[in-house]
Amino acid sequence: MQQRVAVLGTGKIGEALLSGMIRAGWSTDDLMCTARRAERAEALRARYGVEVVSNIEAAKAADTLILAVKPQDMSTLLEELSPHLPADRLVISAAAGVPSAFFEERLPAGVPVVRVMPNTPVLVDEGMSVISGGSHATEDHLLRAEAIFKPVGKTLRVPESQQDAATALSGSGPAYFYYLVEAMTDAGILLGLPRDKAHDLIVQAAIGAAVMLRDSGEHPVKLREAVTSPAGTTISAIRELEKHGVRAALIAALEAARDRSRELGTGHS
Ligand SMILES: NC(=O)C1=CN([C@@H]2O[C@H](COP(=O)(O)OP(=O)(O)OC[C@H]3O[C@@H](n4cnc5c(N)ncnc54)[C@H](OP(=O)(O)O)[C@@H]3O)[C@@H](O)[C@H]2O)C=CC1
Ligand SMILES: O=C(O)[C@@H]1CCC=N1
Repeated sequence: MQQRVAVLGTGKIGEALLSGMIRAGWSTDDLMCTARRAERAEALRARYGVEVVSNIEAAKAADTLILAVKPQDMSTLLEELSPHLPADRLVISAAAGVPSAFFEERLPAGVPVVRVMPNTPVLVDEGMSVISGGSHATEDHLLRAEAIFKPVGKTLRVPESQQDAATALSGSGPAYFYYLVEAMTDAGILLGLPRDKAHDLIVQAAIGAAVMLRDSGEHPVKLREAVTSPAGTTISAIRELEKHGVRAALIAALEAARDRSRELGTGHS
């Protein structure tokens, strides 16, 4: 049976998922979404040709609900949904930090919950979606979640205890690479290149490096060594990265993201 899927809270990640499902061949008759502002609802209707309904209508009509509001808005959404949610619905949460138990405590008894941490490259079918089942989620529920997320990238199942770490690495991960590209483009300007050329050079270096990382099977140290000629340019740059503590900064940054995910899960705003 084809499931009907509703995206509740169609912001950046909700819209990315909705567009991915449409690209993957889901019929717009089997998809719906919700928005809390009329102009946003109109924009989504016009862009995707899907029904934009209320959260309560979505709870009644869809087999699977993807909750993609901010962690801080989740409690209000669950209060609205809970009285109207039949117990056979599958609830998928994309919210950072919020444990499946949080949903189970607020939804009708036995509702299966699957926690998924996607990332924005789902927009180009290169996403990573990290999946964990809550206490009522069966293999069938996990497969139903994977049927949604696999067409827009890779999926990985992890124990729920690893979700905060996965959020730090994978959910937030693309932002770190954009940040590096931004910083290295600035470096190109300092070195006298026009901005557009600096941007193109560093983006192509990123794409080439990413494809080699994915396809060569080599350890990143090996790949870096192959670029680093004796007494050459690369080692001069690496020495500066080490001197400025970039490795330690990255470790501390991801630890901070993991801690913030935990914090969001304990109801901090
Ligand atoms: N952005 C990312 O890369 C990722 C985000 N996530 C998770 O996804 C969730 C959303 O993040 P993101 O997309 O960045 O945030 P956005 O703010 O872009 O999206 C949230 C959307 O939910 C809407 N909303 C809030 N409350 C309701 C409600 N009661 N009913 C209907 N719609 C509602 C908001 O409406 P309005 O426009 O009016 O504010 C907004 O459009 C978060 O929980 C985040 O942790 C997970 C992985 C990656
Ligand atoms: O920054 C955030 O909180 C969300 C979760 C992962 C990526 N973006």
